[in-house]
Amino acid sequence: MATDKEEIPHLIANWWLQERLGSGYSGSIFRAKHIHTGQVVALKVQRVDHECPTNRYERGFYPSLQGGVGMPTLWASGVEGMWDYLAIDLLGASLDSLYRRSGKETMDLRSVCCIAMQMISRLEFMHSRGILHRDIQLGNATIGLSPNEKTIYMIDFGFSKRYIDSYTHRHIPDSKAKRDFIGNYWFSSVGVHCRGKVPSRRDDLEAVSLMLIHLLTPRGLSWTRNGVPKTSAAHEILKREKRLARPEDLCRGLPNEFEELLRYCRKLKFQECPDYQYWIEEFRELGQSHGFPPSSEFIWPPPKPVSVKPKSKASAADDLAKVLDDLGRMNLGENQTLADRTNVAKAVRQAKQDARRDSDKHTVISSDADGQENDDSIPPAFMTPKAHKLAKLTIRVSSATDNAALSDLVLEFIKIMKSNTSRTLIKDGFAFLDALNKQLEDPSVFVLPMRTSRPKDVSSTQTETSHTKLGVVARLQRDVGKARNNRQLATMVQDFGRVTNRSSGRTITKDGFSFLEGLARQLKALQ
Ligand SMILES: Nc1ncnc2c1ncn2[C@@H]1O[C@H](COP(=O)(O)OP(=O)(O)OP(=O)(O)O)[C@@H](O)[C@H]1O
Repeated sequence: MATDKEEIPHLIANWWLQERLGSGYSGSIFRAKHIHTGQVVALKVQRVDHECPTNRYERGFYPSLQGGVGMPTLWASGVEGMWDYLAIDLLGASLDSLYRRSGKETMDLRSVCCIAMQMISRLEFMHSRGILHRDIQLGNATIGLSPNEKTIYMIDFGFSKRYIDSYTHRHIPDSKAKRDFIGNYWFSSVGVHCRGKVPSRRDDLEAVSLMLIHLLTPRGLSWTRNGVPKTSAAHEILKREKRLARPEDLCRGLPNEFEELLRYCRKLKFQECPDYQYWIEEFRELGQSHGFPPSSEFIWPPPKPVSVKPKSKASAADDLAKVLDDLGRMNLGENQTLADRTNVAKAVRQAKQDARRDSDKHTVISSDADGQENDDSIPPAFMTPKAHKLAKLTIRVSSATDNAALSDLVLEFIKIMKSNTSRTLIKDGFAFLDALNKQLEDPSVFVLPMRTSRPKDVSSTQTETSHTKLGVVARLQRDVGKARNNRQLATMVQDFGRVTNRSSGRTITKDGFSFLEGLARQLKALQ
């Protein structure tokens, strides 16, 4: 298609073409004004004989999408002479241009959380209408014009497809045959882009997930850095890099939610409906845990961050010292679980030293934080509410003094994990199990609170399959009631943590919860 404005008439079907807003492979978009009504729209223009008649496809999807939040209204469409046109709502800048124009290496977390909430919600709507977008990218999401500038709109349905057959009302079938790729190089899912799979709802969500990670990664996802591949060899290299990129590497240093979402998408079955609301809430909570308001409104430019001095680590260390000191003085009776007080004193010293070293560091939070920075219950940077609760529980388990207390803490752990739809054992969950294991195994070992990272690549743990996991967890839940002492329970907790790993899946299964409940009961019985 010729995209040169000279070739396109100034007037198409009573729409007076003004400036060009953008152009793509198959056509151009202009700001246009209706010569009689004065209505201003975005006019998407394409030659009727274009080899890729996306306007024709796109026109077919608009009726099903009308009325949805963030879905542009189609005001008119048709063919005049050589030109196929769509008159749609005039919108604002695309996320791509906002991001580029900001000149920043990454987008701020607050904006990314809002984009996540809104984009997932757009997908939920489109999918509810039986339509896949199939070309999720920053250039295909725009903000609205005032008064809708806080709403993100989905545009460009030229690659969209119905995944619910309009006659049978059934999901389209999967196929093993490799397909030609439709989508975009940067964000199309690994399954669709690199493995030639049939796209379904999970792939739209994976594209959103990759887009979010891209926005938070300095210089973006690695395979986007060399521009669009110009040869098929370059494209093969890009696909390989994308296919081999592990979620934990892509999301290093980012809040857990991003890695969890990517893994979640990749685990979904072909026909499975994503739990959109769960993820919207996850990103809302992530934002809130950083002091941002719960709203998903996209405010651009982002509200200015303010530098605030967090509660000094020195005073946090003093609190810790006090707790540990009290513990040291505690009369533990016969059920001692903390015995080696020299370790306690050492840990207090270490915590104080760390605090002094870090005491003049600042954290940056949003100006909307309402001065909540002094509230102990606000999780530290990049910590979700779930992670925060688990971290607090880990501290408590480390200072529990008898089996009854440990039992209650296990019940609380179960509650936290069950209240969370993903039920995935994140690193803070592992830290809890580590601390519990230490408490049960050797009462004289002092457990450092807040141990938040689980060592990676330690042995066979990474290679247990999900099959092994199911077997081991079934055995654990069967045998936990027969354990005779804490040491046996410790081994069971260790086994449970060991088989719940990345290869086997970190989701706590039904049997897993039964085991934990049995553990809580047995701890009470062994008092
Ligand atoms: N309704 C609109 N209002 C304002 N600008 C728009 C609108 N629709 C599209 N644009 C601008 O035009 C650009 C191209 O739009 P769109 O992706 O719909 O066209 P396309 O021809 O399908 O492009 P591509 O081939 O790159 O997918 C967008 O990135 C956006 O900047």
